[in-house]
Amino acid sequence: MTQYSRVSGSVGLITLKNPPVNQLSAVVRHGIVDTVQKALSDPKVKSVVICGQNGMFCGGADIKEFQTLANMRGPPLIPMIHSIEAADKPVVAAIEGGAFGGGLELALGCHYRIAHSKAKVGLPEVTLGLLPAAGGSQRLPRLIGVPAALSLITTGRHITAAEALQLGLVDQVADHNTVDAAVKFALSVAGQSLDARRISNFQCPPVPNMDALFEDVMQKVRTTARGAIAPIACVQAVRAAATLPYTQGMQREKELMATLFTSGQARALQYCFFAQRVVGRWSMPSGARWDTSKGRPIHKAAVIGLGTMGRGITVALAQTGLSVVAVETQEKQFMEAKKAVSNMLERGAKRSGKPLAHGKITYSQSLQAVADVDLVIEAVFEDMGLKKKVFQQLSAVCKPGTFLCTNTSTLDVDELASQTHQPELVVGMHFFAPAHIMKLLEVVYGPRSSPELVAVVMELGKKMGKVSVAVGNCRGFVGNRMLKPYRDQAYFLLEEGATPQLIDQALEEFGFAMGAFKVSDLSGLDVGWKVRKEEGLVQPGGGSGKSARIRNGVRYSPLGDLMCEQGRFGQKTGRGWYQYDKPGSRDARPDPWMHSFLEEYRARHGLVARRISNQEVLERCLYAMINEGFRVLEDGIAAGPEDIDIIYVFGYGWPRHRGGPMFYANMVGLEIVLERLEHYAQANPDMPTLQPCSLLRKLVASGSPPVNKWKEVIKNVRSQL
Ligand SMILES: CCCCCCCCCCCCC[C@H](O)CC(=O)SCCNC(=O)CCNC(=O)[C@H](O)C(C)(C)COP(=O)(O)OP(=O)(O)OC[C@H]1O[C@@H](n2cnc3c(N)ncnc32)[C@H](O)[C@@H]1OP(=O)(O)O
Ligand SMILES: NC(=O)c1ccc[n+]([C@@H]2O[C@H](COP(=O)([O-])OP(=O)(O)OC[C@H]3O[C@@H](n4cnc5c(N)ncnc54)[C@H](O)[C@@H]3O)[C@@H](O)[C@H]2O)c1
Repeated sequence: MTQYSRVSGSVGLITLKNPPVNQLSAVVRHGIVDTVQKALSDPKVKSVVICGQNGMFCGGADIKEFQTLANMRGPPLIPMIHSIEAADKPVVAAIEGGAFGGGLELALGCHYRIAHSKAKVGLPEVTLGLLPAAGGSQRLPRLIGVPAALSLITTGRHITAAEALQLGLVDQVADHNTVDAAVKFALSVAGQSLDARRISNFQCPPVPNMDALFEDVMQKVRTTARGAIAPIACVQAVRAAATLPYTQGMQREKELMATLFTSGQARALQYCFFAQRVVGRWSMPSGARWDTSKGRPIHKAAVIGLGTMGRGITVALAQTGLSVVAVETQEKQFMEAKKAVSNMLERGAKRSGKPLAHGKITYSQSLQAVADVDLVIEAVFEDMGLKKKVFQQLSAVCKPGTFLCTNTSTLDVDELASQTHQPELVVGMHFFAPAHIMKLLEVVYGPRSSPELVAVVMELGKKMGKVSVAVGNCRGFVGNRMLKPYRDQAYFLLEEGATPQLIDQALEEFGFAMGAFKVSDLSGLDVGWKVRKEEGLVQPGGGSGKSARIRNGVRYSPLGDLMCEQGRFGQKTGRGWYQYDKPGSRDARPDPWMHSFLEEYRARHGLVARRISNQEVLERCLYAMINEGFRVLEDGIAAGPEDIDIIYVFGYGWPRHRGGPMFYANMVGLEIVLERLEHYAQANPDMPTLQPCSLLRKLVASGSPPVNKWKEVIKNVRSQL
């Protein structure tokens, strides 16, 4: 909807009204067309202001309308914006809150733009698998120049009003009432010529060596896109703006959009947009929910253990403005941590332009220092005995009602809770390394965890800029539990004839930031080795005879154990699945040693190497992971497929343009995933993780409903358990 009124005698004021973000749904487009017409035909109106209600100009096209073309009735955006630009009375956009996508394109069709100092603007279509196709790709480069437009359009980043003013994207920044400022401005420009204000008439400012610039940008975009097509189309559209007359550029924009609009990538990215919001509306099996559970404020927090994770967590907490008590018992670590935290904070302040959060942190070598904090995050070694002791101490030292959280990546949160006087005040806060940078936070509730605590931690995650996902307690929670069968398949494929490079290449071509073996080298092979030793799975020399590759009746690959026996821990030792120039170096190169190592191993176990195709790598690794994802859903550990997908996109480098593992399964076709799992399970009866789980079978039997309908089938499956 839109509202129209005449203000200050001669200014037509059009207000967009469409909660939550004044998105340009069909009804709004109708309203704009009608009210613009009204203003232009009223002789008393000399100029026009367009603004949005509730402190938000416009969040762009209504993304929900994109689900089907049939939804897209109503006046199209492009002619609507053209008619505003062609108006013979000045039209001023009053931008409060933000102008994004189609919202900014609407503002670019206006003759002037005034933004509030706290407003942000951007063309984020690329993040939805699209390009700015209501003239944005053609008008923005004409207004602010090709390099700046490329930077905004290919990344989709939001910029501040100050940056927009500097770029010439807005004409004025207002500190107080933006609509009042825009009305005043509109009065002052009434009657003036608009010839120099219609951006579609502009030429792009000349760029020296244009071809080289576009080649360079295209090269960079291809590298970072990891197979996403929208960023490439964005470069092509801007190139059209730079090289073609406006009308032909618009035609090119339309053609490129037609390709993107119906693509699977656009569907996946738009699914991710909504999934990210769905996971914020968490629920627990007890029925407790985000909208009925209230947290309480946290003023002071503590971190126990200042190793890799504790340092990052301390920084993330301090950056929210909280007071933090940071505890480390080992002298050397204590001194190093202080320095490292201070460096990280300085770098963060430089990056964000925000003031340093140094003063908020106090360091201690004694647990007694946490007596008066509201919330503790434990990040000591992954050792159940040690963690139990720490939780007993915390329970004795902390004031009653203190929330106790653990950053364990695999251990039983409920077992830790049972060490305390108030087990309902214990949850897992599973951060990812580096904890001050990585966006994901798995919030792990146990059967006794209070909804109040989950609400507190979800809110704290948000303040730290994390995407928080509430999940149930089981070994590895959601992310690491699903990673295990994926990694196992990668090892089995090595035994059967693949190389680390072959497997990683297939996974990276699929879009993963790094293949399984590069990730393993980065995080350190010794981490998993230690866990497997504690579980009694490791045998010296990998074991011998038929049982060497079997543990607890299922297939086991001792390859990782053998690598560790040789001191090949990955990047930290300069040798792992790849070789590195020196310990700590990141440039992975294939190691000829690996060839003889694998040949010897296969000979010892009577294995004959065969050719492994990329298809087999993807199917075995990804479908094993997806199958475990169905088990996670069946067990009620994740509330829905969106939770799993967001965990994988934000925590495990899953390519966002493929929507997450469960969305991907839906795109491939559940019946195909089921058929391929059955095929591989039959060929490998010693790999139970390849046996299709009953929820997958049930979904296929229910006609493979789309991913947003799975919850209904899951509810039925759970009620039968
Ligand atoms: C053969 C076929 C040929 C077909 C050719 C078709 C041609 C079609 C021509 C189309 C022309 C293209 C026009 C344009 O270029 C395309 C676009 O504009 S795409 C949209 C671009 N905009 C965005 O990406 C902005 C998205 N929103 C945000 O980033 C944020 O919401 C915000 C605006 C910064 C506000 O952030 P917050 O305050 O944190 O709020 P939330 O994010 O939590 O959102 C609140 C609520 O609003 C919902 N929502 C937000 N934006 C939109 C939107 N644009 N459309 C619909 N709904 C939106 C969001 O989902 C939340 O609701 P909830 O999900 O929680 O219910
Ligand atoms: N490293 C990762 O990538 C990662 C990712 C997610 C979660 N985690 C989890 O985070 C936790 C910490 O892992 P890390 O990699 O930071 O370990 P780390 O070995 O780097 O650091 C652990 C720190 O805890 C300190 N410590 C031990 N006992 C202590 C005590 N009683 N009081 C105070 N400090 C004590 C140690 O001195 C050490 O500095 C583990 O549970 C791990 O599973 C690690």
